[in-house]
Amino acid sequence: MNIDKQTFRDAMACLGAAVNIITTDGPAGQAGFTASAVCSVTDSPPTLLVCLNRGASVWPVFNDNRTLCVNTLSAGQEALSNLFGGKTPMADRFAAAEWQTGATGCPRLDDALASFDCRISQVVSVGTHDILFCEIVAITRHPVPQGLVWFDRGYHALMRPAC
Ligand SMILES: NC(=O)c1ccc[n+]([C@@H]2O[C@H](COP(=O)([O-])OP(=O)(O)OC[C@H]3O[C@@H](n4cnc5c(N)ncnc54)[C@H](O)[C@@H]3O)[C@@H](O)[C@H]2O)c1
Ligand SMILES: Cc1cc2c(cc1C)N(C[C@H](O)[C@H](O)[C@H](O)COP(=O)(O)O)c1[nH]c(=O)[nH]c(=O)c1N2
Repeated sequence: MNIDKQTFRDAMACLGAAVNIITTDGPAGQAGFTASAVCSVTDSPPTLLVCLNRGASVWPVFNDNRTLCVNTLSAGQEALSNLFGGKTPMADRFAAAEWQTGATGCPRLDDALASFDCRISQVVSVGTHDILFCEIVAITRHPVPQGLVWFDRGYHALMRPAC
């Protein structure tokens, strides 16, 4: 069965996923983009993965710096997600929020639901994307009451019952 791109994307739109802003800073400069293709890999050593399109303007910066911070967004941060997911100049993306410097030197979003400071430990290229395997060196969390999910090509707020 030959699956065309549109059929693949229409089906993938059924998989809800957290919305994250992935940032980096280092010798190649500062950059950030929005990613839903983020996944836990193993807890020993604590590792997650991020899929990055090699055609993205930010790709060379992440490829050179080899560090990144995964900032998981909460409800109310949809505009920031759109800014980092569009063709906005990099300085304008970062000017729209408050940041701290994380353990790896990457920008950490002040009020993210969770932030994972990482070193890229391995890169595997599959088709158009690089899978960045990221070893986590520091985690920061905030007790924000509502999470954010990308599902069916739109944002959805999720209530955290514990808050
Ligand atoms: N993994 C990704 O690269 C990825 C994921 C989500 C969204 N996006 C981009 O965000 C924009 C809006 O996406 P949308 O969800 O509204 O509609 P869409 O029809 O472009 O995508 C639907 C779903 O297909 C998958 N997808 C889309 N483009 C992909 C790609 N190039 N490689 C692998 N998977 C891909 C994602 O799961 C996405 O949620 C598009 O430009 C899309 O390319 C990219
Ligand atoms: C909700 C949502 C989710 C994703 C994206 C977009 C949006 C809106 N984009 C696309 C990515 O953010 C976009 O290409 C950036 O604008 C990259 O910008 P530059 O090409 O570097 O300017 C994206 N790109 C990618 O390589 N991996 C991903 O997982 C995602 N996920």
